Amino acid sequence: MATKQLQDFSLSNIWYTIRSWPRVLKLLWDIHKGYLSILILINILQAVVPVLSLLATQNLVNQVMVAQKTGDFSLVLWGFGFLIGIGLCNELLNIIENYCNSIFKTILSNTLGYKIMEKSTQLKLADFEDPNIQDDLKRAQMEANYRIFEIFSQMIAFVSGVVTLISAVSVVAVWKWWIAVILMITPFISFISFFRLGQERFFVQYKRASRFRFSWYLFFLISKDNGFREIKLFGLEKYILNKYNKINETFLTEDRNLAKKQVKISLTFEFLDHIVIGSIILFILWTTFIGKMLIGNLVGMVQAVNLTYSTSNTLIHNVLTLCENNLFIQQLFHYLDLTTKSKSDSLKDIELSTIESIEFRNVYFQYPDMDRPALNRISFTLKKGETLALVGENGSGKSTLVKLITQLYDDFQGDILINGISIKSIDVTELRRKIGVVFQDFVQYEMPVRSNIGFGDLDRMDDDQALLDAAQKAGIQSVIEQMPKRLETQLGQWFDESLQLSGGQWQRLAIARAFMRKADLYILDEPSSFLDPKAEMDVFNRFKELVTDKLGIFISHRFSSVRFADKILVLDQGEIVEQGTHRELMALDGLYAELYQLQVSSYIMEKDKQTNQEIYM
Ligand SMILES: Nc1ncnc2c1ncn2[C@@H]1O[C@H](COP(=O)(O)OP(=O)(O)OP(=O)(O)O)[C@@H](O)[C@H]1O
Repeated sequence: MATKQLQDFSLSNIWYTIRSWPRVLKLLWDIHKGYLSILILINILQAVVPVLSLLATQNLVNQVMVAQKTGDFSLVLWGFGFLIGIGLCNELLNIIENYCNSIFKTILSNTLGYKIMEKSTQLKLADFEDPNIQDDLKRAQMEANYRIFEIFSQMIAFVSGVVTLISAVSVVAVWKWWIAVILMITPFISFISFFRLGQERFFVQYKRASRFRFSWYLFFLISKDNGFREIKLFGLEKYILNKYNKINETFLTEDRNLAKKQVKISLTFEFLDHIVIGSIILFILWTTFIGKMLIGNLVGMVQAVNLTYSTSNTLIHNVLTLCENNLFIQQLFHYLDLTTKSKSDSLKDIELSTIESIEFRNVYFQYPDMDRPALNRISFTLKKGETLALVGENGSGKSTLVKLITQLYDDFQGDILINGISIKSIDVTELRRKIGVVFQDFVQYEMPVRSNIGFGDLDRMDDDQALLDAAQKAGIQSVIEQMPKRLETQLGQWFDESLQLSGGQWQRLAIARAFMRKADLYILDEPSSFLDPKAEMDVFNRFKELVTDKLGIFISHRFSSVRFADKILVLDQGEIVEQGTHRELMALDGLYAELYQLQVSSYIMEKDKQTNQEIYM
């Protein structure tokens, strides 16, 4: 059902909101059968306590009156003991319930958090970059944990409420059945109004997701070190804080409007309810006054009337809140149910032993929100033992090509063949296991050195020698050896005893992470962006060494490295405009030669007039 339609009050809407109850129960049952069963049992037992104590009080008052006449106090003592016993049992049940509640709540929140995270890891990159899916994720995160616990508590309260209501109503119905009926139906009068309010509350929250994400983003900007630095330098503090404030003010205005509506509805119906209850109690007092009811029964009946009324009132509100919460919980289920497998995933069963060759055949790829292809008519072949360099201006499609090889996007046209087999029929996990990649925007894990390198090959994360070898290949070993706790040194700035690295050192760690993998294909996307020229040459030489009997792809804007590649692809607006070796491309005197000359000339000041030598700046 479209979310918009839910704003109308109709039976189908009520049905829509309650149809997830079985799923909620199943979820809770799967999370922990034991605690769920204990909590249900305790609540059923607690449900009969109010009526038991009501009857015990009524009995005690009547026994006191009899004892005054007979002079026998023992019956009063028995009645008193019974009343105290009920109270004690109730307290005991409360203590056990609190204990189980707190544990179950934590288990629930942990499990749901895990499920949401797990689902996020199953999403494809294209889904993950979709703002609508990001909103769905935010909605699931925002509400799921506490709403599902609320639903659970309300379901339990509902069951125990029904038991209490039946027992309390029986006491009243035995005396006057029509009073019992009035008591039960009075709270229903407010049902529709509260139901609508609940739906409105849901929609207000629903529409908040993207604003909420943005306010979270602003918060993130000022709490992350590089964001913080820029904000300080550009003097953006006030601007960011104002924006943050403005978003929060919209939340406040919406909440205030909802709260006002709630007050209006509550005032109207509370007034009506009190007139009804007041009249019934007056009738009981009158009946006692004219001698048709014992004093003990008067006390019991007034309690029973109040109990019936308050329980049916609570039940109605329980149902209403359940309906409202179920709207929220649908968002969680919606997120968990997102389809993440592409049509061809089920066919992806071919496992690779090694990567021998990669071939692009007329590949075309376009991002959903782009009006031109990011890659168009891309064809080339790369074999074991070869290195391929991708060059081209910003936005020409180099990183996108890497994302297709690594299958971060799989909805391209044309074909990509690995060892002559279409990539669409190859198991993605297996394929990725054979690729070591450093992305342009690599991650700086705020974790120890061990994790930063070991994430390249989780199975060998405890193998110090392997970690240090990878570090050595990336030229970061000597830095690690000087760190206070070597591989165990916590990196970054977020946590205690962290050591911050320079941009180039972080990049070398990312390279070590890729080298840690026993891969057949190594990809470096702009490995030199943070590296000084010496470091860049160093990394590039090690890379060449590493890929002698493997496949290597690197993207670079620095022609000093590019020139040594076996094959160079020159991309322009998503198309290969030139390809060949450095020598061939220079001879072609096209875009490559132009870009090369442009870079070289920026290092050359002029020719020395006497020696006719180029002077480099
Ligand atoms: N996730 C994305 N969603 C939509 N468009 C994208 C996305 N990533 C890249 N693009 C677009 O695709 C085109 C190619 O981008 P790509 O990152 O592949 O270029 P590049 O050659 O690696 O650039 P650079 O040298 O700046 O790293 C660009 O026009 C860019 O705007």
